[in-house]
Parts: sequence; structure tokens; C-alpha cells
Amino acid sequence: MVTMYYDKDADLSFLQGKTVAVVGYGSQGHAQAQNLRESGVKVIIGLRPGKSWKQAEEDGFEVVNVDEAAQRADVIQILLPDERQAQVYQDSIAPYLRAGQVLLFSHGFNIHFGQIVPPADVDVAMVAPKSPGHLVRRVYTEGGGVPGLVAVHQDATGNAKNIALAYAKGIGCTRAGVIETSFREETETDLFGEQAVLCGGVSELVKAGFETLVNAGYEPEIAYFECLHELKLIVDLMYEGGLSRMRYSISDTAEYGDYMSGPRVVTDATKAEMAKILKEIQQGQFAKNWIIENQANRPVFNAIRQSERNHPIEEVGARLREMMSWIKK
Ligand SMILES: NC(=O)C1=CN([C@@H]2O[C@H](COP(=O)(O)OP(=O)(O)OC[C@H]3O[C@@H](n4cnc5c(N)ncnc54)[C@H](OP(=O)(O)O)[C@@H]3O)[C@@H](O)[C@H]2O)C=CC1
Ligand SMILES: CC[C@](O)(C(C)=O)C(=O)O
Repeated sequence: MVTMYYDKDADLSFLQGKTVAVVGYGSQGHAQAQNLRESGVKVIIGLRPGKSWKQAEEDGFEVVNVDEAAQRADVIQILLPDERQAQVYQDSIAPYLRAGQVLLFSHGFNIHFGQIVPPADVDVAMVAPKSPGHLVRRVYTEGGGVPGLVAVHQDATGNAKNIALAYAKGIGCTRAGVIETSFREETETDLFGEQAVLCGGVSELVKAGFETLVNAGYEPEIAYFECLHELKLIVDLMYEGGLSRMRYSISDTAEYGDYMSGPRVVTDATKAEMAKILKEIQQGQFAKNWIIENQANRPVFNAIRQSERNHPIEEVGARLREMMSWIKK
């Protein structure tokens, strides 16, 4: 049984009088920085000149280059793309690290796969929201929070866990529940989840359903509503009350079809493939491929990204969503 941490178990005073540098102001950076600020934490943003810099300034933050952020901060939260972290760390963070500083991550990739090796006299911990960044912010502003994981890789000060929990409270995660884990467990489960289920698995399922209907002569607009748009509404019910809540709301006809046909879609072969994907993650094969792909300037990633953007479901969806003024574009 895991131990869960909630608001009452985390003490924001561990961040009092400290400066937190949020390095990166993208999906997670903007959300974590804004939530922390509203929780009363002093935040500066570390960036290179560019789009995010302008945005962070417009949002009222003091923005400095990463070298300065690393020198001024007590706590450095690295929210750069995983594939860039090692280089920026080496050039602009490592040279300034001093004993007692805290290095934080929201994903364990670089520590677990040995791309970043911090000195022994700094704390190294993780606060990983289990949510896309934009929802980290949205749910917090609605008074809620997204769940999170904390982990301590190095505890030089004896306070690494308290600081990680305080940070998790500052961004709203202890409202929903925080679990203590290891960098290894977070890295492997996160990579598996996004590949096999949340991003890879779901995207392929949605496209396969859409293509099956369209290839059989049905209207693409109907296929879009059926296989993509309604997915959000179905998942909302799962989010609120699990599979049972979803099955309570759908018709008994749908529920019977769910039991009969679902296992024909996700078969033993699919589960065997999932196990293979997990093994490749555990053995570092996926990490190696991703690192090499970036060193080669992403030829495979760019080609697939382009063809995915041109999938017919994207064109139909863009047109249909135009009429739905309540959906944030
Ligand atoms: N996306 C998500 O929801 C989740 C992400 N994570 C983790 O959070 C971390 C951040 O990911 P994410 O928020 O997706 O990242 P994004 O790609 O959304 O944002 C990256 C930010 O880093 C900046 N940046 C990129 N390169 C540099 C550089 N060389 N020097 C300075 N700044 C730079 C970008 O600024 P610019 O505008 O200049 O390019 C941008 O502000 C990763 O470890 C990821 O695994 C964890 C959970 C969920
Ligand atoms: C599901 C993708 C994710 O792991 C996330 C939003 O949690 C990510 O790394 O972006």
C-alpha cells in the first residue's frame, strides 16, 4: 500500500524565504510557476530569449537567463524539454551549483538514464504532476489540483522530501493526492503510460475507429463525433467515477457491446506488445533511440509529426470545432 500525502501533510514554510527558479515556461513551466506564485512562493523564470520569455514577462514574472536563475535560486525546477535538459544543465546550471541547493524535475528521464549527474552536495528530487501542464493550471484555478508523484534521488540537506512536498502543495498536487515513489518507477511508468495508453494507444485507437467507419462509406463528420469528440465525454465520466460511472451513464446496449467487443480490440497480442514496450523502456532502449533521434535532428519524429498533422481526422475536427465556441482553440 502506498502512502498518500495531502495538503495537511505538506508544509509550504519549507519554501518560505526561498527563491524558486522555474527553468522553462512551456506546458509545465507556465502552470507550475503561476500556481506557485498564487501559493505565495517567490518565483523567477529562467529562459533563453524567445517566445516563452515574452510570455512569462507578459504574465508578470521576472525573467532572467538560465545562468542567472541558477545562481540566484535556492530551488531550481528544470522544466525544459527532456531532450534539451542535459546540455542546458551542463552549460548553464552545473557551473553555478552550490551546496544545499535543490534541483527538481517533473520527470525522471535525465537522472534515471544518467544524462544528468548532479554533485553530491545538492538535493535532487522530483515533483511530477500526473497531468498535462495546461490542466495543472486550469484545475488549480478551479480550486482543485491534479495528482502528483514525489521522489528523492539525493538528500544532501536532509530536507529534500519536505521541500518536494511543499512544492507539490504550491502547485496544487496535494489537493488531489501525492505518492512518494522513485525516479525509476516514475520514469518507467510515465513513459509506458504515454506510449501504450494515454497518447500512443489512444491516438491509434481513435484513428483506427475513424478510418474503419470512413472506409466503410460513413461520413467523416459522424466518424469524428463518434470516435474522437465523444471520447472526451466518456473519459470525463471515468475521471469522475471510474468505469462504473461511465457504464452507469451509457445505455445497457452500449455496456453489453463494451463487454463483448472491447476484448476483441485489445487482445492478448495487444497485451503482449504492451509488455514488450515496457521492457524496451526498462532496458533503456527507448531512451537511447530518443536521444539518438535528437542528435540526428529528429528525422523520424519530424516526418511522422507532419503526416499525422495531415490525417483527415484533423481536418474534419478543425472544421467541426469552429462551431463550438466554448472550446478553447
Ligand atoms: N507537458 C506536460 O504536460 C508534462 C511534462 N512533464 C515534464 O516536464 C518537463 C517540461 O516539459 P514541457 O512542459 O512539456 O516542455 P515544453 O516543451 O512545453 O516547454 C519547454 C520550455 O523550455 C524552454 N526551452 C527550450 N529550450 C531551451 C533552452 N535551450 N534554454 C532555455 N529554455 C529553453 C522553452 O522556451 P522557448 O519558447 O524559448 O522554446 C519552453 O519555455 C519535461 O521534463 C517533461 O517530461 C511532466 C509531466 C507532464
Ligand atoms: C501523458 C503525457 C505526459 O506524460 C503527461 C502529460 O503526463 C507528458 O510527459 O507530457
